[in-house]
Amino acid sequence: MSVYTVVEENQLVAFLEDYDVGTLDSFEGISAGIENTNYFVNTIKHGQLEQFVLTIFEHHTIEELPYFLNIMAFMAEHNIPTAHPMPTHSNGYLKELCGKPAALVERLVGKTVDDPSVIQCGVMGGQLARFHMAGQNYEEIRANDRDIDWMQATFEDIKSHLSNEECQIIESEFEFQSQTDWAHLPKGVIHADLFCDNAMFNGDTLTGIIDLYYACNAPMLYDLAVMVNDWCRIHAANPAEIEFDQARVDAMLSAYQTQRSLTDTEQAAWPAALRLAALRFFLSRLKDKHIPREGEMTQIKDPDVFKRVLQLHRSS
Ligand SMILES: Nc1ncnc2c1ncn2[C@@H]1O[C@H](COP(=O)(O)OP(=O)(O)OP(=O)(O)O)[C@@H](O)[C@H]1O
Ligand SMILES: N[C@@H](CCO)C(=O)O
Repeated sequence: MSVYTVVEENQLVAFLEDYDVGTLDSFEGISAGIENTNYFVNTIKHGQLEQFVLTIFEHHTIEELPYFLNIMAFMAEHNIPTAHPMPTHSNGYLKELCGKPAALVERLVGKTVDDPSVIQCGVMGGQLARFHMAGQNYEEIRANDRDIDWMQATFEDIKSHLSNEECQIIESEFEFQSQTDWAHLPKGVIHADLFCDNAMFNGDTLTGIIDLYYACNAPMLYDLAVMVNDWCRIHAANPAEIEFDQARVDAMLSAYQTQRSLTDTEQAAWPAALRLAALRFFLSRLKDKHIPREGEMTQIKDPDVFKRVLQLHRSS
């Protein structure tokens, strides 16, 4: 259950008055998702049903949100499948609701996929390359707040909770990563969290990429590695049995390169990128497990999945 902030009908009616979306028809809390409160909101405009998603941001400050909402609008306007935020009459895409920042975005059709097909991996590879190319013209800059410095600080915070084996893998991976020259890889706007649960499909058509709230400027190769690590592994109940599906990896990489060729430097850094992407989510999941944020994280995601992914990449 992820409705942390309960919205009353009269509050929503007043909120919607600042949008050109017609009048409230119905609304319903969305149970999926962990970070934010989300509602499906239906309105009637000129006799037609219109459908939106209302997000109430539980952690972000009002100052940092325009960057993300502007990217969503920018990408949608550049024909990258994303949900366009709805403009208010008064102040860009952002408003306050129940004392917290909130935004109304288009509701996408389709649903997230649990076990993506080779075709869907190809679609994602191509669309991520298009996202990266479009982002080259996006002017706002945001640093990656989940970079190697964050990983090292997080490790210091949690290492007293970790096993010797976990500490040893992580320390040895930091040592390996310190030898990679990330500064010379091509950078741009990256999604940074494009897991299967952040893309909506209708059959084999990507209807939209969601949850752009880790987007930042960073090496584009890293974004591709984050995606391969989630979309191209065969999801096994026992993390120790996870393997990669080479057909999905090939489909994703070749579709990406149909749109944007990887440079020689990127190709050389690919194994390190896969490892860095695995390390980032291994650490964030370990942190959520050992130092859970109070009152939330109803679904802790298993860190062992990314321990296994990291081990697979370290041994290949
Ligand atoms: N624009 C949209 N159109 C249709 N459905 C959406 C849209 N945005 C979100 N959803 C639905 O709401 C669910 C929760 O959204 P989301 O994953 O963004 O939650 P969150 O709590 O903000 O983030 P996270 O799960 O990463 O913590 C999604 O799984 C999806 O089903
Ligand atoms: N996609 C992340 C959670 C949100 O950042 C994970 O699966 O660990």
